[in-house]
Amino acid sequence: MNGDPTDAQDIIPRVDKLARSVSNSWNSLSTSPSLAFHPPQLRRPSTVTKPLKPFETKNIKVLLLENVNKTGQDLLREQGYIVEALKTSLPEDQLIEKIRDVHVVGIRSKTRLTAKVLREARNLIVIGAFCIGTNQVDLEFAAENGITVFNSPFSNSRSVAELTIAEIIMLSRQAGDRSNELHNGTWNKVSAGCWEVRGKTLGIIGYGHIGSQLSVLAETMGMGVVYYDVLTMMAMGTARQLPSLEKVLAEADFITLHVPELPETKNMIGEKQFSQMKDGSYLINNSRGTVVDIPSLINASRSGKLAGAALDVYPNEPGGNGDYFNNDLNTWTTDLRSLKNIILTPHIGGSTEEAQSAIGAEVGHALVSYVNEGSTTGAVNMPEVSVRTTEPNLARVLFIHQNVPGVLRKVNTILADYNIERQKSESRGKVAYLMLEVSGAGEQEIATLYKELESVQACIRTRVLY
Ligand SMILES: NC(=O)C1=CN([C@@H]2O[C@H](COP(=O)(O)OP(=O)(O)OC[C@H]3O[C@@H](n4cnc5c(N)ncnc54)[C@H](O)[C@@H]3O)[C@@H](O)[C@H]2O)C=CC1
Ligand SMILES: O=C(O)C(=O)COP(=O)(O)O
Repeated sequence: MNGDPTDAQDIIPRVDKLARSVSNSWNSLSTSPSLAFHPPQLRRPSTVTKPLKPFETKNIKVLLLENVNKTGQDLLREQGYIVEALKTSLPEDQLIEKIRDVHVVGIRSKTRLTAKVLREARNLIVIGAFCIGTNQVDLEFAAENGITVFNSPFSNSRSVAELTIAEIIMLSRQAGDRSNELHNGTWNKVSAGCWEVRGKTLGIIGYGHIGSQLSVLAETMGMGVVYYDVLTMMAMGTARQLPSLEKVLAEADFITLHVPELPETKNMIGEKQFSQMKDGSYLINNSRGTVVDIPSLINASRSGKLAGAALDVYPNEPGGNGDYFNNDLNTWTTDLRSLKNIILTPHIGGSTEEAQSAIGAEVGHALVSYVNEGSTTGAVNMPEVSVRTTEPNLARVLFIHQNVPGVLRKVNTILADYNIERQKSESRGKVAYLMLEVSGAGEQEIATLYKELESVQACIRTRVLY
């Protein structure tokens, strides 16, 4: 939940209501006249590379926002899905209008899929976050309404680590300012306050995929590395994990942040933390804009406590390229832009050809395999379930339900007369996912089965593929 205290209280009735309407939309999709009956030869082939029925792929509507890479777009188009791809994110009112109609939505870090937006997304079954962070999606609300979310957990980690290395050197040499001056026609050759990075200490906050990769790169340049993480993480090379944020701030010449956006990481670096840093140290934030309190950073820069900073992310970011970065977005923007030795980049940490294409492939494949087969392998908010089919002519039941006692008994009663070939079930928090395959069921039986499963009280969403 995104901090809305009322969400938890009324979730069950709302889930039920939304479940009904969403299931109905799939029901109408799966029983529309042209799709109702498939002659045997058109039934699901023995390999799962082709989509399972009952839907026609050309009925699957996909909305991609924020310039999702072509590799990802092509994968979805190759399936025959109807894909609309926009280069920017959308303001909330326009997003709500668009999202009502689609089964699949693809976003990056900007688009906020809040409970308010998702409540309107009556047909939506899956979200692809074509990035690492998933803080922009209300994951819990999505799961409790049967909407699966996928991301790409490390395809752009190297790109972020490389940008961070570049920034460490650029800041240390004040190279951003020198470049700006020369762009403006001023020659200003200085060595005062410019340093080599060799022998300096890098402090990494959040030693996950990006932090640990960065650790290796920094050591190869002769830097010492200390880090802080809430978990005990294996040290790369000769890096040392320190027991507190404070200890890392006190020891490092450069601090770089690689934590997710969480309530605990909001304003993690503020007035107090700047005062704990060494005089003349540097701060890099390529994680999320909420992690640093910017007014405190502005004070630390003006007082000389900070020798420089690099920021790639901001609490409020423009919706698309060409949009202005000004005080309409964040009240302190003008002050920030006026500071010395502050590198400002427009959230490009993961923006390389390599990363975007790898993300497109990874998330694109995950979306296709969820839509066509129901597989939740790699999902960030759903229990992970997949089954591998070898025989043709099986019906696959996908049943997302509230994780409450007695549901499997009810489902098994409904299935009592079918031959169940395989069955898998997993739960995660309030939601459980059951996937099973039955043999020998004809069209009419499948339609009846679908209706009976849908009428189970705890059903959030069901699909039957055959
Ligand atoms: N600027 C950009 O374009 C990009 C930004 N990012 C951001 O970077 C973040 C980190 O990415 P990864 O390294 O892939 O994530 P990760 O999940 O692999 O690592 C994050 C680490 O932070 C630690 N952590 C969590 N809360 C903490 C706390 N309060 N104090 C200290 N450590 C804490 C976790 O234990 C974990 O080890 C992402 O969540 C995303 O927001 C990611 C990719 C691109
Ligand atoms: O992967 C992430 O979490 C990022 O922040 C990168 O976001 P983007 O895909 O560039 O909007």
